[in-house]
Amino acid sequence: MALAQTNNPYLEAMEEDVLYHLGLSTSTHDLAAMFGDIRFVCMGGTPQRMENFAKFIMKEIDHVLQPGTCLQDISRHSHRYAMFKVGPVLCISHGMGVPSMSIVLHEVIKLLSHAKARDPVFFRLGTCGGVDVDPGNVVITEEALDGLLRPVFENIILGKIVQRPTQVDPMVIESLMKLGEKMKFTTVTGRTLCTNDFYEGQGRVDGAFCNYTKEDKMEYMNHLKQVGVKNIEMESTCFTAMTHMAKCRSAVICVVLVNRLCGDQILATKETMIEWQNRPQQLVAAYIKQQLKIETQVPSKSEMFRFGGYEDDQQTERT
Ligand SMILES: O=P(O)(O)O[C@@H]1C[C@H](O)[C@@H](CO)O1
Ligand SMILES: O=c1cc[nH]c(=O)[nH]1
Repeated sequence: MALAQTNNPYLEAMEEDVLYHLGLSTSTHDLAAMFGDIRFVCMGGTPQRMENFAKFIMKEIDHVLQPGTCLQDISRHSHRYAMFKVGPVLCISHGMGVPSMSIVLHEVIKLLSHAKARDPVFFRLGTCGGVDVDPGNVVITEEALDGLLRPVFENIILGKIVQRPTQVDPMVIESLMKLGEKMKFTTVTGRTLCTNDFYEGQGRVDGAFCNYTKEDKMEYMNHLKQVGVKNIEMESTCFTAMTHMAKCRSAVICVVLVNRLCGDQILATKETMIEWQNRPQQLVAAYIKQQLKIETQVPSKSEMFRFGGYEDDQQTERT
């Protein structure tokens, strides 16, 4: 099983690594003891959403906190991101947009690498605008595209443009889609447009500035639809490219707040919005439970046979 991979020769020589925005450091915290058992990293825009998810997953996986302890924001001293740990699940807020996502991912990937966490799977539990997809539906990203509809995360490094390919894990997506069939809401897959802005960047006509017409916007939305874009959000290119660089599996699951073919404003009530935001959480919780069950199950002989484990049995079956 693989560890989260960093790729930086300078890290090795550093006496201390301060994970500034997480409020942790290799010299003040025993990262292996604290995070060595992490298997699932769940990220979403707001601290509140991730705290709710931490409470939800605690119930779902029957995790019992150590006596005398309570669920705590591990990164509270940084005042930047919120991070909660529930057994093998790390729940972290990432803020809005690629720069905020990129910072926290650098530190989370280093954290998991320092901790020697085994084969962690990353999920983004987000919200988005739908492209001909109605509010309340959930979109699982098949391919994350930047504003020029390229499957890359572009960054400027030392004054040069550097592109990294975006990549989600097809197996994780397939499992999530299967689990989605059992849910009370609709889940679809498709391409995701990742923009650098919520208003003009997403072709809204309700921002402070707008130098295009409603017709221009609709033409663009229809073009997105034609090329298979199902939703628009603001972090998926960075998330899928950086997790791929770390050789970790990842998936992006977002609930639609507004169908962009019908409007721009988000009009749902707070209660409805909270109910919708729980939907990606339900899918990912079902995935985590399924994985943990598979790992703790002692395989039956027939299962071992299916996976080619019992050579002798195979012979016996054949004769
Ligand atoms: O995870 P969240 O709900 O923050 O994702 C989307 C993309 C932006 O961060 C934000 C814009 O409202 O919502
Ligand atoms: O339209 C939307 C809704 C949520 N998040 C976005 O980035 N866009």
